[in-house]
Amino acid sequence: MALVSMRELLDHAAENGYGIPAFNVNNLEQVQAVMSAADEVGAPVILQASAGARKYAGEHFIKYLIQAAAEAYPHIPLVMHQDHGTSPAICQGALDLGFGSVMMDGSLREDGKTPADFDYNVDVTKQVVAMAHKIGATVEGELGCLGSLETGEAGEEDGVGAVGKLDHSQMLTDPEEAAQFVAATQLDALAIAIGTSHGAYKFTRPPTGDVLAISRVKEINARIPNTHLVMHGSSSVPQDLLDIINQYGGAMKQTYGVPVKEIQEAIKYGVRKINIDTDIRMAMTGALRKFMAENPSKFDMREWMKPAREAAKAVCKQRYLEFGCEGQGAKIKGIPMSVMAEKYAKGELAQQVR
Ligand SMILES: O=C(CO)COP(=O)(O)O
Ligand SMILES: O=C[C@H](O)COP(=O)(O)O
Ligand SMILES: [Zn+2]
Ligand SMILES: [Zn+2]
Repeated sequence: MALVSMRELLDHAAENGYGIPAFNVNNLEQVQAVMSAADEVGAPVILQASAGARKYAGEHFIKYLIQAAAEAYPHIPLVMHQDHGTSPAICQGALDLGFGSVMMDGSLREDGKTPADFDYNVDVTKQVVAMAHKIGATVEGELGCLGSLETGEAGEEDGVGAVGKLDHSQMLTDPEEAAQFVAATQLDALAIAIGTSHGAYKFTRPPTGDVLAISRVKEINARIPNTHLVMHGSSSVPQDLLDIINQYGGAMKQTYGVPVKEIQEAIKYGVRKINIDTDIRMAMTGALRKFMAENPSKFDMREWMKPAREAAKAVCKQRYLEFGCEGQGAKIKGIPMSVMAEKYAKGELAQQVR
């Protein structure tokens, strides 16, 4: 199957009550890990590339790595998604490159650091919806800033996110604003702020409802029932991965991520796309540290990349199963982008707001 529309995948997930992990990829081994995990369980795939990934690998490498995945696994419905676009121009660049889905993160200004106001966010997101829907591509937007409800810190650990202190109202998406935002922009998927943050250091203790507001998901979903919700910063930061890293010379502090059971609860209330990057980074780092420690004389990169790729694959496979993706890939038709464009033009994919 060629690259498919993210809207088609998320619509299918909504109709059938499951969620799809969206994995960040930067290199060959990560792309292979995700695809081989999906293949083993029959899952549909969302591969996403951040600006950091495009910078690290180069945009042509990212594009062709993902297209290679589509050719190598022609039976798997695959979405090529741009993560955290900071301007309409960047989103247009991704669409021109062949991405079938883009995120316009207008919760922040173009610097990717300064919280933006509602009107700015509506304006840039609307521009991206116009350019994307015209060619049948999907748009994800974001309302509210990711950050820690424990500390008020906006956490810019990996270069994507607001900087400094935020107040609670900025870090929790308001259901009424979400309804207005969706009505005004007519985007396909909305990333919401509920206390998650990017990177490994999300919570200092296993999160409870005061710092991870899953209840917000229900309130938002009640207002915009057919808009697909997206959870960013949704790595679970498994303790066993942390232990392997530290056992083999790493020095990561104790930390907690988003428990899978909380994500499963959120999936019941409209969360369809779950962004995961950190868990793959940790899995690969731990496997690599272990291999290097146990094999100090080895120097063939294929030998040390293999266990890292296997460890990444294991995490991906586990999330596909936990989020209910097993066997769903084969049920996706693969609607051509031109047909999606017609559907948008006819208003068939319009959002309902209550
Ligand atoms: O949200 C993410 C990418 O957009 C990744 O989140 P994590 O850092 O929790 O993996
Ligand atoms: O959105 C955040 C992702 O984890 C991407 O991180 P990155 O900017 O380091 O590639
Ligand atoms: Zn954001
Ligand atoms: Zn993110």
